[in-house]
This record gives sequence, structure tokens and C-alpha cells, in this order.
Amino acid sequence: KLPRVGRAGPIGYVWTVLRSVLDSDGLVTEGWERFDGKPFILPSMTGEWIVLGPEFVDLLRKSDDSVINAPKRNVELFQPAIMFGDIVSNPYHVGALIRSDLTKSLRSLVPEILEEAQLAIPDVLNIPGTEESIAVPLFDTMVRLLARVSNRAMIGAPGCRDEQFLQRQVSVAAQAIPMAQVLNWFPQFSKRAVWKLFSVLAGSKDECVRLLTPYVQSRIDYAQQDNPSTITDLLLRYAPEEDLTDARRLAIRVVHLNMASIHTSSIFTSHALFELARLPPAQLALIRADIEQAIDSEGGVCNKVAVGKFFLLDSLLKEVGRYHSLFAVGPSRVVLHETILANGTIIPRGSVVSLAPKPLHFNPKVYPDPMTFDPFRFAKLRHEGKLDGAKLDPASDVRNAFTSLSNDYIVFGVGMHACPGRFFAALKIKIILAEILMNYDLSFPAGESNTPKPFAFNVFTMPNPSARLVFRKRKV
Ligand code: HEM
Repeated sequence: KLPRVGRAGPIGYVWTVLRSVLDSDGLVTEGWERFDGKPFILPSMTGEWIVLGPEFVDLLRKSDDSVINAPKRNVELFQPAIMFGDIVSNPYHVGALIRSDLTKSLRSLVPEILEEAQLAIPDVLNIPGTEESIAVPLFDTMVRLLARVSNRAMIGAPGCRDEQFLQRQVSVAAQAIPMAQVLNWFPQFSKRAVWKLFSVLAGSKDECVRLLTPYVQSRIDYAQQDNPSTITDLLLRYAPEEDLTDARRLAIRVVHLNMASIHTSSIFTSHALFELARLPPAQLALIRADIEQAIDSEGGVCNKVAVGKFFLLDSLLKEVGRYHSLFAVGPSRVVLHETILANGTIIPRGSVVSLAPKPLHFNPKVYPDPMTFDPFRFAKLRHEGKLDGAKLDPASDVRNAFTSLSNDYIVFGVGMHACPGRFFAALKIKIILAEILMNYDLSFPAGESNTPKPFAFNVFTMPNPSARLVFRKRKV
């Protein structure tokens, strides 16, 4: 019998579930303090989550899906089978493709990502010719930017600039997560009907897939297997015959991958830009100098090695992940057989076990002065207190690099199901941020908050969608 956070009694239960829609984070903090770091139940609109403390990170990290299972949980939480059809029985587009092929191909994708970022940033900011600056709603602008830059890697040009397709893709990605949560409120037999009704009202993925299919078809026709230039080219290596002869089927996989990729990266990029806009000028100057030095060290070319030497930006991104997690609870797994935890707690079959980032990321024993956002926290750890990163080998002390996993840092999840797209995400986010930093000064619009309150829905959090940032062309 685990304790439950929130109010007692049946009415209290309903109240807690309703509160969890907008304040899961507050409930987790409350549960953490009230139950002294012991496991507790978080009731939510998507069922009950057993929130485990730091001593159980290893339970999830070491699990091999035989008892503590991730794929079944993801199907439950994100409802891909209802929304995307049968992509679950052979999920070839999210397995080795991302884990191995994509990560190995990142070097050759850098020039494409860089070129697209250079073209797309002025387009999405759209500063009028007569003006020097513009205030834009940041998150929405970053979603459009990330959609285009990610798709340069995903399907190449000109598809990545097809506004109609990008708009549909962004809207599919925006709807999918909240809609998956809503589908969880309905019994299994009715989910398809609910999804169909919603699709009629809000537009389904089908239009997005239709717009994307010609671009995917052209990759099937012209991609060079030994010299892949897009992620779709890599996908062709794994696609079964029926997907190669029907580009529509393959396009569904690309839309699904885009969904995993665009919003997560946009959330990170937006938080990072808000933090960069708040930094004192001296710290910003250090980050800019670090980027310049890294590119100079590669003969003035911004290649993968140079991006790997953006040590201060890497540190800032890692701190963004520590400070602003994407979720109040997660990663989560479903328990397939009754399990007894080391402390004697019995976890029944079918339960959902999860980890909460806050207790880990704000643990003062691991992160001194945890409430302070310190952009150079990880750079200092990585470089023994020195900030002169460019003299170091990028491979040095990778434990504190942005994409490294640890039991004290769960932004990308844990164990064998930790995010396989994080190296691609880190690369494109760093390239975009470096381009922005080198070409624009950032500030908050006069009279608007410089600490916009994040927006939460169920267990997920994102930057405030109405918060704006001013981009002013730099005079360099
Ligand atoms: C900053 C950006 C990103 C963040 C913060 C992020 C975060 C996460 C998290 C927390 C998980 C769950 C891990 C777990 O359950 O232990 C995950 C899984 C996953 N992510 Fe990401 N992600 C990001 C970008 C991407 C990108 C760009 C891609 C694709 C190119 C991607 C593809 C995936 C896939 C396929 C999984 C499922 C892995 C599995 O279940 O084995 N992610 N991500």
C-alpha cells in the first residue's frame, strides 16, 4: 500500500486528478516532501503513476523490458497505434536507424543543417527591411524554425521549405501529445472513434502525409544508398518491401519521427534563448568567444568537430535540461509481473513506475546551489573550474557533456530506452543557437516578464507559448 499525494477520500481523489492536469509538478514536489523521498502514487488523468526516488533510478536503467517494460508503456502513453496505424509491430524507424545509422551520419549532415539554419533564421524572424529588430512569440517561432531545419536533415531541400507541409507537420506534432493524453481518458474500444472525430474537427495526420509523400517518393527514386544525404535515405535501408513500394507508408514513419524530434528540440531551444537573453553581457561574450574559437580551430569551418567544441553552449544546454525539465514525471515504464522493491514495497503487475527529475536535478549534494541557473556549471565540472574550453579535447570528461546520461540527470531518460535522437538534437540546437548568437542580440520586450511562467499539461511542461523575445541584428 503506497501513500498517495493530494487530498484524501474519493472527492479528494477527483480534486487531485484535476489538479494534476495543470500542476503535476507541484504535486510531485508535495509528494516528495510529504513522503520523505519514498515511493508514492501520483493520480492523474492518464492513470496512476508510482513516482520512485533516486535510489530506484537503477531499477529503470538496468531493466531489459522483461519485467519493467518501456515499449508497452510508450504505446499506452503516446497511443501511436491509434494515431499512426500499424507502426508499432515493426518500429524500424525508431530503432537501429536512430541509435546507430543517424548518429554515424551526423558529420555529413552538419553542412546541410548549417545552411538551412542560415537561410531559415532570417525567414522565420522576418525583420522588416526598415527595422533593426523584432519581438516574436518565441516558442512558436522556434517550432517553425526547428521544423524546417530538422526536415532539411529528414527529407532534404526543397521539401523542408514546403510551407504547407511544415504547417501540417507542426500542427500534427502539437496535437499528438495532448491528444494522446486525452485518448487515455477513454476506454480502449472507443479510442479509434474519438480519434476519428477529433481528426475531422482538427485535421488529421493524413493531409500531412499526403503533402510529404512526393518528397519521400523522390528519396526512394534518387537516394544513393552508399552516400545517404537525408535521414529518409537511411530509413530506406530498413524499410520492408511494402513500404518501399508505397511511399505513403514510409511518409507516415517520417511524420512520426518528426513528431518525436521537433517539439522536444523547440522546447530546449526556447528555454536556452530565454536564459541567454537573461545572461550578463560578460557571460554572453564568453560564450560567443568560445564558439568563435571552436570554429577558428577548424580553419574557420563550422563542422561537427567545431560544434563538438562549443563547450560553453554545451554546458548551458545541460543546465537548461537540469533546470527546466520537459516533464514533471518521466521516464516511465509498465511493470509486467509483480515486483518487490529493495525496500520491501510490492509493485503490482500493470502498475506504471516513473522517475521525477526535480528531486534528482535539484539535489544539493549533487548540484550545489541547485536553485541558481549557472550556465557554466557543467563546463566548470568538465574543465576543473576553468572556462577555457577550446584547449581541451572534445572527448575529455564527457560525463558532464550535454548528451551524457547519468543517474542524476534524466532529461533524456535512462537505460536502453534513453533518447537515441539526443545527439542529432544537440547538434541542430547548437548550430541554431550559435547562428542566432553570432547574428542577433537578444532581449525581453519592454514591460514584459523576463521569467515567463512555463505552461504545464498533464505531466509535460513547455515554455510559455505567449512569451516574446526581441531579436536585434548585431552590428559586427
Ligand atoms: C532535446 C530534444 C529531446 C529530448 C529532451 C528528448 C527526450 C526523450 C526522452 C525523455 C525519452 C524517453 C526515454 C526513456 O524512456 O528512458 C525519449 C525517447 C525517444 N526519443 Fe527523444 N528527445 C529529444 C529529441 C529527439 C529526437 C531529435 C529524436 C529523433 C530523431 C528522438 C527520438 C526518440 C525516440 C525514437 C525515443 C524512444 C526510444 C525508445 O523507447 O527506445 N528524440 N526522448
